[in-house]
Amino acid sequence: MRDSVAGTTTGMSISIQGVTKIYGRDSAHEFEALKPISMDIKAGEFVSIVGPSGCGKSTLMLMVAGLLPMSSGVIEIGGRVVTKAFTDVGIAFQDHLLLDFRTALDNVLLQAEIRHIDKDALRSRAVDLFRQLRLEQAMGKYPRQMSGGMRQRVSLIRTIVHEPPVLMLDEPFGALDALTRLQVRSDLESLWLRNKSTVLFITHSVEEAVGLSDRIFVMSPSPGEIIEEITVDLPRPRPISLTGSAEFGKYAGHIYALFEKMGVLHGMAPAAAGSGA
Ligand SMILES: Nc1ncnc2c1ncn2[C@@H]1O[C@H](COP(=O)(O)OP(=O)(O)OP(=O)(O)O)[C@@H](O)[C@H]1O
Repeated sequence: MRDSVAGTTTGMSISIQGVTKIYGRDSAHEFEALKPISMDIKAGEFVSIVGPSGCGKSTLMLMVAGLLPMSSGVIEIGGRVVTKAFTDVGIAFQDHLLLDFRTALDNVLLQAEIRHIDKDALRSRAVDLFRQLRLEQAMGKYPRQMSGGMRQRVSLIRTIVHEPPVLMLDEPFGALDALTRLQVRSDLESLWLRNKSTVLFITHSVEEAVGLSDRIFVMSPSPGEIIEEITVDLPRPRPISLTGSAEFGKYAGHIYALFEKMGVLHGMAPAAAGSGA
């Protein structure tokens, strides 16, 4: 299939053409958040968007999900123009948003109630996913009885349990400690490899982008625009230990260099760098 990545996929292609966002248009507080953005994401592709805070990453994702009107441009998912909220999607944000009064399993099964999916079929998929992430012991627990990392991993299961063709993940690991973040990154890759949905992943973390993506779009500071598209040609699965390899480091180093060039990261002045004081 021309517009899908190699292998079996349940995903849909996403086409973003000349999409811009101006908040408060024609008001005294008009603010240009996004310059024209264009990208074609293949069905089953894992794509990350990295960029500095405030460059418009969440704005772009909300427009792709049909949750925020764009100022100009066209977005298509699976060849259909997005004109309203796109429901065939799993969305996850930094906040896990689990319901306090439901157990982990019941939080996941919420998808059956909202989407009118057969509950037994969903339950068996959910239990399978809890097992895959070695979280069986959390199924009967309430969110207050779980660690932050467990809650976020349960939230990830809820995001994907109904096997949506498109996943949109906005900094889903942002609130986690460094070690748990690594675990959830690895979980996400193994879950994605099961059915290869199309993933739009927003992150500040260069290592997460390189560790997970087929392609990375690097954005400029606000108003955001795409300054580089990088194809990550690393084998899968990508164990966390790969992060220390020279190959991985080349990709990460290149993105950090772009951030330095844009003034997002400031290096040490040559004199100070050499002083050793
Ligand atoms: N409803 C709004 N009205 C006006 N400006 C907004 C609105 N929502 C976002 N913005 C502004 O648009 C810009 C882009 O915001 P957005 O949240 O998309 O950035 P981001 O790249 O996701 O940031 P972060 O990485 O910090 O989450 C920011 O300057 C933000 O203040």
